[in-house]
Amino acid sequence: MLAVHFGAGNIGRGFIGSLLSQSGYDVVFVDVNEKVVQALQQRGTYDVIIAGETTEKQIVSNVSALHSHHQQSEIIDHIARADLVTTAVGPNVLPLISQTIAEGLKKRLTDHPVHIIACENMIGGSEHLKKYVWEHLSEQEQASLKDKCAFLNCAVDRIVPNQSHDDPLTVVVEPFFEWVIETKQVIGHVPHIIGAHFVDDLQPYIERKLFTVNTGHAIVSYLGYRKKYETIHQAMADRDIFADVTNALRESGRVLVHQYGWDEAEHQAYIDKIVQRFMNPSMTDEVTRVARSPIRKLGPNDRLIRPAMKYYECFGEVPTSLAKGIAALLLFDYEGDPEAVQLQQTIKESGIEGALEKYAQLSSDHPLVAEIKKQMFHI
Ligand SMILES: NC(=O)C1=CN([C@@H]2O[C@H](COP(=O)(O)OP(=O)(O)OC[C@H]3O[C@@H](n4cnc5c(N)ncnc54)[C@H](O)[C@@H]3O)[C@@H](O)[C@H]2O)C=CC1
Ligand SMILES: O=P(O)(O)OC[C@H]1O[C@](O)(CO)[C@@H](O)[C@@H]1O
Repeated sequence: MLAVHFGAGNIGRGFIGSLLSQSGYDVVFVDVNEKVVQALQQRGTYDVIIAGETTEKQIVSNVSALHSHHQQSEIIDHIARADLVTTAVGPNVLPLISQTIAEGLKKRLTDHPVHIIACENMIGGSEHLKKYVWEHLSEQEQASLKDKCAFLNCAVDRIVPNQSHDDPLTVVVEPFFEWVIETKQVIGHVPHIIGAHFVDDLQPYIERKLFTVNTGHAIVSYLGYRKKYETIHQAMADRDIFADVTNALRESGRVLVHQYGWDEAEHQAYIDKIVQRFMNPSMTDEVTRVARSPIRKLGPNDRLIRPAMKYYECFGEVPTSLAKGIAALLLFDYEGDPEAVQLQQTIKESGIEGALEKYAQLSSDHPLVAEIKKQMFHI
């Protein structure tokens, strides 16, 4: 079995590549990072260190790599033969790899179906990728691929911080992982992936994950940045931040339980486990990594605005802790993050209302806006 995986970064090597290799695939990574590509080509193996109460080393083998820009024709040939194409490049990079995927699909020599799974932190990631790929195909090509290629939405959950080791391929990960894949679009059999959880309808799972893990993580990072903490672990040790995060997760949890009928006690246990994961003493995760790309994270369907809007829609009240998280995001002025710089520029030119209207599609008369502005004085 052959899998082509775009993005040999933290989640690519530390989660997806490792699971696919364990499942019996030959994994060909595609990346722009010369050093990582070369090391994978030379060695064909790397180490994943699982850091929990104890430390365990996993050796990932049967891997190789191609350079995303310099080895286009090889990538296309591999996609033409692949059983699986996966990505973990970040939502903003999906349009940039779509033409290569389209070229590979055009060359498929086999009737054997290929499943394509975008493993990004977003709702409908694979559907978005399909839209970009389809822009490079004629109607006829799209029709002929209908029975040969399926895009499966998924939710991926494993915390893999930025890190640097003497060995550029080694990656330290937390023990927990969850990869939930939607089966609706599957052609033939579901792909063989050990440890993946296949479900008919992904919506409850992706929302539960995005609006708990990612909502909570984002809020710790923005509040932590404000208080000059460097790591998530340090920020979680601050009693006020801990309280703000758990209150915000109670708010998003109330929406999730109301919308999807998750059992209340089970959902609370899910929250508690996530809070423990944020506090894992064996992981050093910088607040600026978790806070990265604040404009994307301020999107109407992303981890802060969507649960806050839903809360207001469902219960007719403004969620104050989620509003505080959004307020903290708006104060994120880290100069090393291009989106933070752009966001601060927009706020300077158009005010808080202007930025919320532009990036969150939140109109200035929405009661959430007044609460966000009020919360900015409490941070
Ligand atoms: N790190 C984590 O804990 C988790 C990350 N994710 C998601 O996974 C995705 C990737 O995140 P990370 O692995 O953390 O980021 P990362 O920055 O470590 O990895 C992204 C990789 O994509 C590569 N890349 C950039 N442009 C490319 C191109 N044109 N062609 C091929 N490769 C390209 C980069 O060189 C990098 O190696 C994001 O959508 C993130 O939200 C999801 C769950 C957990
Ligand atoms: O990867 P993103 O969407 O920028 O956000 C960072 C978040 O993603 C994760 O890397 C994994 O879910 C978390 O650590 C964090 O909540």
